[in-house]
Amino acid sequence: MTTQDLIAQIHKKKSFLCVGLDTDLDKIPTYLLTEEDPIFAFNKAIVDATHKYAVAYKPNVAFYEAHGRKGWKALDKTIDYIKTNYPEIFTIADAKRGDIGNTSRMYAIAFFHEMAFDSITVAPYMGRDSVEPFLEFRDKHTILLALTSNTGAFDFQTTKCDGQELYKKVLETSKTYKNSKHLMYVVGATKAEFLLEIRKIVPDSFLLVPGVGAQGGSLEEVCKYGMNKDVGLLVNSSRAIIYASQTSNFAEIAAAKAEVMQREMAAQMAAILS
Ligand SMILES: O=c1ccn([C@@H]2O[C@H](COP(=O)(O)O)[C@@H](O)[C@H]2O)c(=O)[nH]1
Repeated sequence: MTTQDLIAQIHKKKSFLCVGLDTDLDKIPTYLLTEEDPIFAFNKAIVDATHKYAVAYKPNVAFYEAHGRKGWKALDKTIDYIKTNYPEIFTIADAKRGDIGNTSRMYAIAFFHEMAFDSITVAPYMGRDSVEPFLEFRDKHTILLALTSNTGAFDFQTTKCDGQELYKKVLETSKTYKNSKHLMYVVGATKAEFLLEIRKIVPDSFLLVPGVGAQGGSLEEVCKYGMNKDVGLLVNSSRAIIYASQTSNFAEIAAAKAEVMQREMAAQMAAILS
């Protein structure tokens, strides 16, 4: 999917909501556990109920890998289901990969070709040759961790390296990578005030912003400091939407939560972009 397709969808739906599919068998309604593939059954219900309000889905791969072969199958079925039924929706494999070049290339093939994700999250720590193999894929996007939402982000990401905070160095240096136009960045909603500085370095890039909802980040602050002329944001919420209820109408309640977020997003777009 091209960035222009994503922007068009954001304007059409007046939403930049990404629903996180962090599907945990201990948290889904217990009656689903008798299904042949409970993870897929849950995801399908959530996607069918929320797709009107969301422009992206982000399965966190850890929740699938934890179940071995069955988990991978559920992930594959989920991405196939989204691509077949809602092809306009942007998909993100939250996998946080990155390795020496030839290994990164294998990760890219796995997530971009085998599973047809539109994007993948990548850790920048191993540098240029670990990231560029992902950037070779046309109309696919590599979402580099810049400033993450957790408290441990302050251990390294904000420390100074050659007089510059490491997250800023990641942003600056990554702009020199081959095919850097395919880059997006992760910035935690819990660190919204940093977005002002981040936008000075990457004014036009899309930012994936997790941390609204269960982690307490503010959507309003994220929009105030991070929205650009194309919106430029994908704000993720996982637990606060998908586990809003564990009753038989869990999907409807998830949709209601997603709709509340979509309305707030529409209001922010109207206020900031007008
Ligand atoms: O900095 C980061 C990077 C990734 N995540 C992931 O996003 C979701 C957030 O889930 P919530 O339930 O909405 O808190 C989850 O998959 C994280 O692994 C992040 O939170 N922060």
